Amino acid sequence: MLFVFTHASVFSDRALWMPAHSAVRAMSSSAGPTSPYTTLAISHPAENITHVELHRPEKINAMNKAFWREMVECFNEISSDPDCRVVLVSAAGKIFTAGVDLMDLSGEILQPKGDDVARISWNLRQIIVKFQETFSVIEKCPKPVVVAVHGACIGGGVDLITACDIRLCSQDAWFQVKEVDIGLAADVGTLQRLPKVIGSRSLVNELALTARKMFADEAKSCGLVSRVFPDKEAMMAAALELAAEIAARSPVAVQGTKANLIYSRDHSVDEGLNYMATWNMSMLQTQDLIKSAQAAMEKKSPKAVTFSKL
Ligand SMILES: CC/C=C\C=C\CC(=O)SCCNC(=O)CCNC(=O)[C@H](O)C(C)(C)COP(=O)(O)OP(=O)(O)OC[C@H]1O[C@@H](n2cnc3c(N)ncnc32)[C@H](O)[C@@H]1OP(=O)(O)O
Repeated sequence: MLFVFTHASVFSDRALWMPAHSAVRAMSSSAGPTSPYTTLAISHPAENITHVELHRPEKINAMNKAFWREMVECFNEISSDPDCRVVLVSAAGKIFTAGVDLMDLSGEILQPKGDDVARISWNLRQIIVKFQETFSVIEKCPKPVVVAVHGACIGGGVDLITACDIRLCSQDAWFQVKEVDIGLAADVGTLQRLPKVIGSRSLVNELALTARKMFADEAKSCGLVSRVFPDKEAMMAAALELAAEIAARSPVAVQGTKANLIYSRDHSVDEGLNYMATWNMSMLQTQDLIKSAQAAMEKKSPKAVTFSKL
């Protein structure tokens, strides 16, 4: 395991026997970020589950320079961690996130360096691409990412959650594509991913062009989230259960499913089928298929099967 643990390592051992509700209480960490991060707390609430908690509550999880860098480091680490099969993202404090740290914007974004327009533009482009990577790493992560939102999810928060695979929220959640209010077109994923998440282009356009707040019930009815819970505690308990369901299944099957769902979202049915056939010509040779099929024949749960690490 590559993370340096503080409270998390104790937690992770205990989680194997802890009842779900105790694990959830422990997940709502009041402890600070986990080394080497200053804006993220990492823990392992149950076997094969990594919990990434946005953890800058005093600034209501505004995304500062460290955050943009740490998310990339964190998800790169998770991507190659064979002990992680599913990721749960949530936030500490009173809301999910206030979006980009507006104090930080005054630096490299508002005063980009360069000797002339071409060079300034080139530098700015590279900065934007780097910002985009902060959420693209979530989508590129081979393990499914479940996100649990409470309170406000503003600006960069919407960019973040649209890169996740499953979105849950509590009844007090609200979502705001806030960028037009601060004088910019959203540039780190919302305009590209939100239309693929929500069926109605008209609704996407309305949200992005007016920055109006969307509350939990509308978020559920339009498909931005799949479930709404009465409060954060209930949401985290359900999120952990959901993550455990995914973690119990063959990592070959789960990761193949994520990769092909994302590929097919961006390609024609024919291209998707072609990619799938090429994917499964190797993946069907896994032992996981034999073990899982045998368990199914014996009417056993996939949870009864032990899968090798991936
Ligand atoms: C290349 C660009 C990449 C990405 C771009 C993304 C675009 C965006 O994210 S646009 C969205 C920007 N965010 C906002 O406009 C939200 C601003 N904040 C608020 O409107 C409010 O804080 C609130 C979220 C409605 C919550 O209000 P309240 O509960 O009253 O808390 P506050 O007292 O206002 O905040 C507590 C504390 O946090 C600081 N803070 C809040 N938001 C930000 C922020 N976005 N950036 C930096 N700091 C923020 C606030 O100043 C307070 O700090 P104190 O030190 O306690 O005063």
